[in-house]
Amino acid sequence: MTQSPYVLVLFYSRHGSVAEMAKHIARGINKINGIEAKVRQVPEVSDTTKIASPALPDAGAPYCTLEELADCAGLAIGSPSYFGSMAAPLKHFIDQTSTLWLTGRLIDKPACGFTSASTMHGGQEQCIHSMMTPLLHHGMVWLGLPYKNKELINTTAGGTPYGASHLANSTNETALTDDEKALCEAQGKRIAEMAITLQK
Ligand SMILES: Cc1cc2nc3c(=O)[nH]c(=O)nc-3n(C[C@H](O)[C@H](O)[C@H](O)COP(=O)(O)O)c2cc1C
Repeated sequence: MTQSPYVLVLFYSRHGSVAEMAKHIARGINKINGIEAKVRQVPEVSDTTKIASPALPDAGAPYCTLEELADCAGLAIGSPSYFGSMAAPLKHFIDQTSTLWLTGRLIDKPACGFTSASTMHGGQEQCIHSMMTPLLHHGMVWLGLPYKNKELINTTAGGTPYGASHLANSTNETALTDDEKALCEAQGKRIAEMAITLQK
């Protein structure tokens, strides 16, 4: 059975903000005919290098398999900003993708990034860039978020031309502003449209 094309929305989230963003990105993807969102998360990594999580998460999206990444038509990848970079669990997952790199499975597929951070200038853009680097090694086509989305100009919280972001503040506020939601959805639509275009 051939499966219908999907954009993989892949993320790590400890406190729920990035998970909330993933829902809005998926909503944008699902508004485009002919493609759907598949939402997946990565497990925690352990201090003792043993597997830290059960095979199925207690809550939220299922854990992503390498096959699900290999077969996607596009990828939206999200992480909290940790010291201006992606969080270790997501990097750990990416570091297991050498076979996909060797076989060129992700070449010419579109990818984009999203993040949540507690401070306005604490490295949101830099975190998105950290997710871009390995995906360029994979030959993916990186997408930003154009300023035709007026929320980028008006936002007083998250939102960058490099990808959607959320300002969670020190209280780990998971509720997105209307501008942040709109930018997540716009990013979802854009990656879905580009996935369809690049599949042809
Ligand atoms: C280890 C660690 C490092 C962090 N580094 C930053 C940072 O550099 N800049 C920032 O603004 N927030 C930083 N934060 C805050 C998280 O990015 C923020 O709480 C984020 O919204 C969490 O996303 P989540 O709710 O999806 O887990 C850090 C948090 C942790 C635990």
